[in-house]
Amino acid sequence: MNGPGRQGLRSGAAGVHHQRQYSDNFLDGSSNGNRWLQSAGLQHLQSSTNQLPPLQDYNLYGGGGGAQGGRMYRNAQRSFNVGTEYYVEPSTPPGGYRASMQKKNGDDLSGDFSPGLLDLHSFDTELLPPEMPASNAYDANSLYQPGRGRSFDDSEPYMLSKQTGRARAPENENILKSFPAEKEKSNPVAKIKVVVRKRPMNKKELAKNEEDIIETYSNSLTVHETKLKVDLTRYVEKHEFVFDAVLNEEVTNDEVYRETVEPIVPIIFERTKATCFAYGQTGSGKTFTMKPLPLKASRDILRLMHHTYRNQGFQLFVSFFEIYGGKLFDLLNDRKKLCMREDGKQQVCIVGLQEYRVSDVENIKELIEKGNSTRSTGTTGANEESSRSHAILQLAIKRSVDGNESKPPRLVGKLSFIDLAGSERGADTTDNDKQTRIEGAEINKSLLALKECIRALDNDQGHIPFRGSKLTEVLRDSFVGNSRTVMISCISPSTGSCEHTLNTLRYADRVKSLSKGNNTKKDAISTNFNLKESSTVPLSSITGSVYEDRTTDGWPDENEGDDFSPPEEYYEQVKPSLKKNGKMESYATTDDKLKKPSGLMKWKDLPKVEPQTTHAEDDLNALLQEEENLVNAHRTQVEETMNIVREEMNLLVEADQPGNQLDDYVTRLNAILSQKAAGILQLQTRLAHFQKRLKEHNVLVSSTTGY
Ligand SMILES: Nc1ncnc2c1ncn2[C@@H]1O[C@H](COP(=O)(O)OP(=O)(O)OP(=O)(O)O)[C@@H](O)[C@H]1O
Repeated sequence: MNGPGRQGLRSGAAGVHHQRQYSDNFLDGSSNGNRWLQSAGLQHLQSSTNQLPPLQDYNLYGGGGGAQGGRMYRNAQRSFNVGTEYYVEPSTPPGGYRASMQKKNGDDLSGDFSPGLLDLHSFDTELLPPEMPASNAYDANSLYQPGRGRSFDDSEPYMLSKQTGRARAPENENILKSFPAEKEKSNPVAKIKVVVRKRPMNKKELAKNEEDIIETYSNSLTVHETKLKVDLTRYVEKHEFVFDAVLNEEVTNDEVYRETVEPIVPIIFERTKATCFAYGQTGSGKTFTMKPLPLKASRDILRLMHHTYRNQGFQLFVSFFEIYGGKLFDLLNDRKKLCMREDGKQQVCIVGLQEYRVSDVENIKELIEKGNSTRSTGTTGANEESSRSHAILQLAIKRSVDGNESKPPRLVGKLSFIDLAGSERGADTTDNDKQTRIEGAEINKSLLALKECIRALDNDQGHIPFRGSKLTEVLRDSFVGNSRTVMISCISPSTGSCEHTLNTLRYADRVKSLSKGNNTKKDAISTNFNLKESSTVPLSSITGSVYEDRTTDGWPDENEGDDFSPPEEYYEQVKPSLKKNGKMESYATTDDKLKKPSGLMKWKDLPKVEPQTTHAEDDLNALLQEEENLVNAHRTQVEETMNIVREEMNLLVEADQPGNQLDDYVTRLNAILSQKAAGILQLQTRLAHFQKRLKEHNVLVSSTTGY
């Protein structure tokens, strides 16, 4: 792809990239979807799986970004210019609750803030009884006008002040105006919001002449993926996605806050648990994005406490912990190991986690910096600087029962900020030691579990599969009751990150658009379009002004033909294996009506079209259900296989003694793994088949709706 002409046509910052300078070192984000096979000693199967058509985001292979180095808020030093003049609160410690929050001398945080100890017997995980009103009405003017004059300085010297990716809210539009009491009662804030943030190209990418392949619109984006045909001709495949919001590289952190967290701050006072998390590959900007959010939220929470909810006994508490290798560590208490327990009411308690009552933003900033410096770090093959842990910072609003401050306060609402580990952890599986691989597997597991929980939550499913990982277990109380979730998917713009970017977008897409509880027209469009996703154009046409929003909807050659038609090389290699195991399945031929139409798709016209998709939606639901089943089966297979590998590795180590029949173990391991791998390949084949049907389905939708 030849960048200049094309970039010049894009929304966002064409031409701006080259002037931005910020220090950064990214490694190439290439990943190999089959590396786990290598690590399992199944290289012989790799060549065949490599030939599979691309499977959409199961996050089972891709993996890994590393996760070390200063993570959340590692740039905090440069960022915060926080006014504290509004937040000076007299310390009102409840009896028996060490809660003096006034800053004393020195840096000893334990002296500055009094931690509360969360344990099984605490009241903290209980909500206030419903009869206890949190407030009357918001007083918008009294709260915001004095405070708005001073804002955070995000210290983004390389960011433009203008914001083209999103319409900037008028200055006087603020959380209070957005949430008058009446509105708030009807819960105007979406239960789940998925936002994508594209970061600017970095120095290294520019130096390597990499191209910006992400084209952004107001709530949609297109990824231009360069691919090679079998005859080595290059072509560009376009992947289009629609989300709740797409923030381009020029959007500031202030704007990110306004788009994501600001709307949910007021409802935290109304017994809501909200979670905001950043997802994306290493180096995509998760930390950069998450870093300022808790401080900005704290500022707004404290404003509300000191104005709208003045003298109503609300208190703000901060805790900060990390999940590293499936274990919990308190980042505000010298990385003390923590235990998670459930009490009799199935409330999750983190035993020993210290939380600090805070009354001004400076205190919070210090706590965050302390927590950040304590975060675990390590070296990975993907990125030396990336974090290998999930960091969870929680802002809890509590209130004394009956206004009696001698009693421990009870939880009213909570806002959790999660800086997830890099999503592409598969990159670690061949480069590092066993420990690193296990960590990567744990991270992949938790990311999958998180997605499943959010989807279950959005579908109002009775059962939330929070036990899927430590991460979802500790977030359990954020998944029940009145909850809100904001997902910020961070993506890198460059060619080298294309595969990870697509994985991230597909993960985000599944979180949002597979949600049956969200079956609005917009989502129907989003779903159809997201899953349709790809269209191709020959590379030769991507020059200068040819780079427009109009393209043919032809599929790549290898997708032509009846039913599932993987590339010949792949098929030849896989077929014997499947036959050998007697598991080869025959698939029904594609319905005639699902023939792809010829003609042109016009991307820009899409949102205006009223789709008539009654039958198509039924079909789509069935397809989606099928996909969900396949993904679950696929995940189980891979997890089982990985468990077998781990167990067998241990056995091998034990067996490696004089006189033992090591060969027998190896043979047995090979047999088991081959069997498992065959099962996985079979599932992959079915998934590829499913994908094709889904594409055809979407072609049908576009033909019936005329775009
Ligand atoms: N929107 C942005 N504007 C300007 N610079 C950015 C932006 N997003 C990220 N960066 C820069 O890119 C680099 C990597 O970002 P960051 O550390 O946030 O990535 P990450 O996703 O948290 O990575 P990891 O998972 O490895 O910790 C940093 O130097 C950061 O300052």
